[in-house]
Amino acid sequence: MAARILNGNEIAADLRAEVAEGVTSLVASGGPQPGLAAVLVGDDAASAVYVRNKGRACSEAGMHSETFHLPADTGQADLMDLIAGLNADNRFHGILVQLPLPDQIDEATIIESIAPAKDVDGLHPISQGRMLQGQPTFLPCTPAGVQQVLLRSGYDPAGKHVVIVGRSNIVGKPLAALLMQRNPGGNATVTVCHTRTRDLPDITRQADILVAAMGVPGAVTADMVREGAVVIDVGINRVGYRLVGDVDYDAVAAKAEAITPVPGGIGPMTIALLLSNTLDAARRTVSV
Ligand SMILES: Nc1nc2c(c(=O)[nH]1)N[C@@H](CN(C=O)c1ccc(C(=O)N[C@@H](CCC(=O)O)C(=O)O)cc1)CN2
Repeated sequence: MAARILNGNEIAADLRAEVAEGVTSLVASGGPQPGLAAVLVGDDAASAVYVRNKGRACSEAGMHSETFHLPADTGQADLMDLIAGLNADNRFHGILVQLPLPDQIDEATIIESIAPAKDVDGLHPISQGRMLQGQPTFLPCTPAGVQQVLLRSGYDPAGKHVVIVGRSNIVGKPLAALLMQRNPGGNATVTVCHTRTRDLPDITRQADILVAAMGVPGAVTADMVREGAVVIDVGINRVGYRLVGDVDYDAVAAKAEAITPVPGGIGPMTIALLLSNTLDAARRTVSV
């Protein structure tokens, strides 16, 4: 039977509509208009598209946003000065620094320089530590997007074996923490695999929910997937003019119960969750 396609564009549109309603009621009750500062360093074409899409999504949700575009040879100190200014600027409830950054800049130091109260990307060590402990915080956008696609499609991870292939700081590691939490949307049994994992197909075939997040086009092949598994493809790879995921889509879709496509799967969720976090950041400035 053909797999059910989990349409990230539709789910993200629902979530963005909910965020827009939240913005309207926050402003109607005398709260601030949520504001997002997006920082883009350099001329990476894909990053420029993502930042532009984030700005557009903000204005569609009734939020204020500004993009701060710095040249590719910007030094670490100048970027940190900009972030210090944004940390202190009340118009912005959220700050995101688009990744990857040019080589001369240390990403970890930059992420740590963002005020945790404005860390709407959920990448600051304080946000990630709080998430690890199951405390309320900003959840990282792509992992939270994966969780929302599962929950909103009727696939509660509780009690399921989730196998994540990939251990990046932005997806694999935080997703594992999120799905194993003793919280609604968590309670999964999680296995994280990576390049040093032996007998990878033996492990991925044990997955009820298989998440591909290694950044290698078509790396998850049909022999790695159990009949009836739910397959989430986080990969976004450009191959020539095409955008492909980490999953060999057609062959895997023939075995899976459900699958996310690329494009139109997890990518749009990342932006929707960023808006949701920015709304939460603005709400927090009035509710404490
Ligand atoms: N600071 C951050 N940097 C990066 C993040 C992040 O969450 N925070 N994630 C990725 C890039 N990213 C958001 O920034 C992102 C990637 C892809 C999409 C998306 O909607 N993709 C579409 C296809 C778009 C296209 O045609 O290129 C899809 O999959 O359907 C949104 C956001 C790395 N950097």
